[in-house]
Amino acid sequence: MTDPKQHATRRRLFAQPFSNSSITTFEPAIRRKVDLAVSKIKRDAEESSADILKWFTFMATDVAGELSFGTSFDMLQHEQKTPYIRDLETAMMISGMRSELQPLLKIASYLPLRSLRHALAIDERLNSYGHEAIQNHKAYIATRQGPGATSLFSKFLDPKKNQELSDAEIEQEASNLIVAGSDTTAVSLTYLIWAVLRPDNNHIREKLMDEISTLPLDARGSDLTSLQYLKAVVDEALRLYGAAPGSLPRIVPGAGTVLGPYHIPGGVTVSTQAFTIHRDPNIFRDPERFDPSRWENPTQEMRDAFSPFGAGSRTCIGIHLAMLELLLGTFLLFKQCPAAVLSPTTTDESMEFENYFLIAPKSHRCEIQLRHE
Ligand code: HEM
Repeated sequence: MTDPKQHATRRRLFAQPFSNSSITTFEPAIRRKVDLAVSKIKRDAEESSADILKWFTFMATDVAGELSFGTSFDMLQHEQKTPYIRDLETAMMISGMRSELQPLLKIASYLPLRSLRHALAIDERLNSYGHEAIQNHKAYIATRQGPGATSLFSKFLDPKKNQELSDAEIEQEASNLIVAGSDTTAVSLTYLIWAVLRPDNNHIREKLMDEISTLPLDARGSDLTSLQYLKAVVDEALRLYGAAPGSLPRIVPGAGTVLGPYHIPGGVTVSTQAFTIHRDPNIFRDPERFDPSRWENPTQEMRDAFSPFGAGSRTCIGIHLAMLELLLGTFLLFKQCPAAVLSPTTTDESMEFENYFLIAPKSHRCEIQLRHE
């Protein structure tokens, strides 16, 4: 959505559903997914090794799905991606190519090839899933007794309230949220766990485990915010391994602006990227080092520079949800798998970034196992 007015209206509509207090009402549902992901990781790690990137991807996608459509994809239970998620990923991957090749694809759609026709019907399938899910959710809301949100869109689907968004807009927004909220969270959490488990970061892991041991297994999200070292570990992981560290373009408005010694005319596209700002040695001492203790006493410059969720009017709307998943995921993983170590297949090289706007480990996996005491 490039029009600033349209965007601002949409942000105002979503401000309440994405607020911290609203996300807290979904905590039991989120907790169930995180618990399930961690229990599957523990099971696999006990047997041989667990791919935490896979399980966190299922977890974050199930969370985003349930909060968007009011019903879970249950990828954690079924241990595989649903056809809808596979279609959504393909649609994202080929979106640029499709706009370039539109005339060719139109001709191809008349060819009598079943697999080609199936591939080209991707939009129809995505729309029909989104439509069905939203209609079911709407029917449920219309008949439910008592208050309480069942999804981020409940208030827009409630026939007793003002219909501020059309069903088609909700379907579109819901699938956008699944894309925006799944790999981002999964990749950031995976790098966090990897960074803590690296053998040269043993002192970090021990300090984290000590702090985590002060709370019971059933601690709530609000309890976790009192764990200062856990928060520092999350922030440090987001500084070095936040999933979207690339360029975030903005168009300079009106007559332009002055930035330091430069005048930038209106209409010019400018951008910043967290990757370099988060590694500026003038702001972060020894910037490549994973060192959560730097957040125990941050300078104002560090706070200003820290922008893993972007900045300004288009900053990530899912920040409270993402933070809850990161805190809960880290807490529960180290509680449930205190003997976790990196598998030999997980190396600095396998975890090097692949960067297609979102970063990901180039091996597309991150395996851990349990140390035998
Ligand atoms: C660790 C996890 C996450 C990271 C690192 C992240 C990062 C970002 C970044 C960098 C942006 C662009 C901000 C800008 O242009 O200034 C963004 C936008 C956005 N994010 Fe996230 N995100 C995460 C999780 C989530 C979750 C869980 C959701 C919701 C389910 C979400 C929904 C969105 C949406 C809807 C936008 C577009 C906001 C707008 O244009 O107004 N994100 N995110």
